[in-house]
Amino acid sequence: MTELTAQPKASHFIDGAYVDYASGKPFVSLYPATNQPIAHLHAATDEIVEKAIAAAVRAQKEWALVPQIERGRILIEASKLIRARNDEIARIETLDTGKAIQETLYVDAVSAADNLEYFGQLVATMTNEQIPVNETSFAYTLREPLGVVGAMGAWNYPIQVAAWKSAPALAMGNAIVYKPSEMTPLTALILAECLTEAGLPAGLINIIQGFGDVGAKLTTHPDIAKVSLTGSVPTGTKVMASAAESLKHVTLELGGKSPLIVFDDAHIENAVSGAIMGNFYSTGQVCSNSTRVFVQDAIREKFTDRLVERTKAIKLGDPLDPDVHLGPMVSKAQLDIVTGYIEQGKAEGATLLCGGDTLKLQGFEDGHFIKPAIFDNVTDDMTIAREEIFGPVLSLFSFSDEDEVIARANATPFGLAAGVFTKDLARGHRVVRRLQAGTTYINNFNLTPVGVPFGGYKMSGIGRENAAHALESYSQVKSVFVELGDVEAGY
Ligand SMILES: NC(=O)c1ccc[n+]([C@@H]2O[C@H](COP(=O)([O-])OP(=O)(O)OC[C@H]3O[C@@H](n4cnc5c(N)ncnc54)[C@H](O)[C@@H]3O)[C@@H](O)[C@H]2O)c1
Repeated sequence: MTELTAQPKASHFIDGAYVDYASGKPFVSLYPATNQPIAHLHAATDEIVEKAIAAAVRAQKEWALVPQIERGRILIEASKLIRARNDEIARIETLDTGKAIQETLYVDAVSAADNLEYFGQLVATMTNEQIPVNETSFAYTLREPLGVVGAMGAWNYPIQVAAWKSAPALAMGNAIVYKPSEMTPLTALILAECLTEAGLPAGLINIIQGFGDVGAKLTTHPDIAKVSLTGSVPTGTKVMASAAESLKHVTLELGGKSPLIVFDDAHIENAVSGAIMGNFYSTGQVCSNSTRVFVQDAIREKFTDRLVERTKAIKLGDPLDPDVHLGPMVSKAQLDIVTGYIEQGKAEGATLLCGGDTLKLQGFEDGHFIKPAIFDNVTDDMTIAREEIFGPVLSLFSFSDEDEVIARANATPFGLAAGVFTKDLARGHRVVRRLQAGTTYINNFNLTPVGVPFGGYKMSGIGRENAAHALESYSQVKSVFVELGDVEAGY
């Protein structure tokens, strides 16, 4: 196989330009299909972190005064540049994450571009409130930026996560210092490149590389006003605790263990599609995945047979082959976590219906491939039913009545997403209202259009990304009271 590379011009993007400092800890980005390095980078030193934050502080002051429509125009321009580079970004995203090119060509850069376009348009239309108080006085509100945002991303959707944070933050007049996951450091740099080429003044988007310790510096720095994390619950608790020391604003997009409830009147083929897309897309590395699939007794056998049949037909292999559905897991470490859970599922008495075995594919012997797994006879107390696995492992549960399944679906500390398949729409609406999750679906699963708020209940997160909610979360409201009459004083 020819050597694949995706080496960026330098590790970091600070103050409008690529920079590298060889003194930072070196690390590599590995192509998960071959375990070969595709890029060599350096983690940010303290000096780099300080430079990035200083550039952001300086640039943000002027940016906050730029009219909304002009800020929006730059984001919209950047969205066009990202779309023009879609295929290049898709290839790098596939090399960095191992996700199949048939996904990255249509989702990752597209979602980033949609986000920039949407917030570019939305911010131009944003108005404030005017509140009558009495005959001679009124108040109005100003929605102002917070300042500099420090953000850290997960490895499963690198450019998407970077854009979902940068676009609303920049639209509202903030600057951002973003640290991608050390596993997938590459495409956030392209986002910064496109924004800069679109006319974003230097210093407003800064990308710094590194591990958790670099992210931790952003959570304590006195010049950072807000911290936004997409990552796991354990990291989220650390980030929030650290940010609390200086009462920074926080947005946390964390993990899940989402339920999908399939009632016996459901369109079975659609429900199977929902379960497959909600478990195996991106090789199961999706935060909102419906890893607990509850199927009502009467259709249990029919649903399970079809689910297994279609899952066995999923094609694993070379992620750059457009016919391949699933690539490898992102890393050996993540593969080991997933195989560990599969062994635990078997040991605790669940029945493995298919998959779960790792694969040594010809030409990709060192890749982290695993066949999508389906467990049956899973009980609510098993480890695989309770903990986030973050891999292609689906657990099947049976249920008989609505109240019972809602209680079981809610019996988790997570609350990211939940879904219901039923032809009875009254039931669909009734059930989702009782499900404790931030994003719910009736007769579909795992769609995240930019106009719909996305985020978690309970331990799955705080705050919302996408939609107008994101603009609110990157801003603060100032009330201005105006008196037109005389001021009375009683003494
Ligand atoms: N809710 C969502 O929108 C969403 C989306 C994608 C992934 N996720 C979650 O992300 C997790 C997988 O991603 P991951 O393994 O990269 O998560 P992770 O928590 O290990 O890391 C996330 C980011 O936080 C950084 N980090 C680690 N320790 C830190 C610290 N102490 N302070 C500041 N930053 C720190 C990491 O370097 C990385 O950039 C899963 O739990 C998944 O559910 C959530």
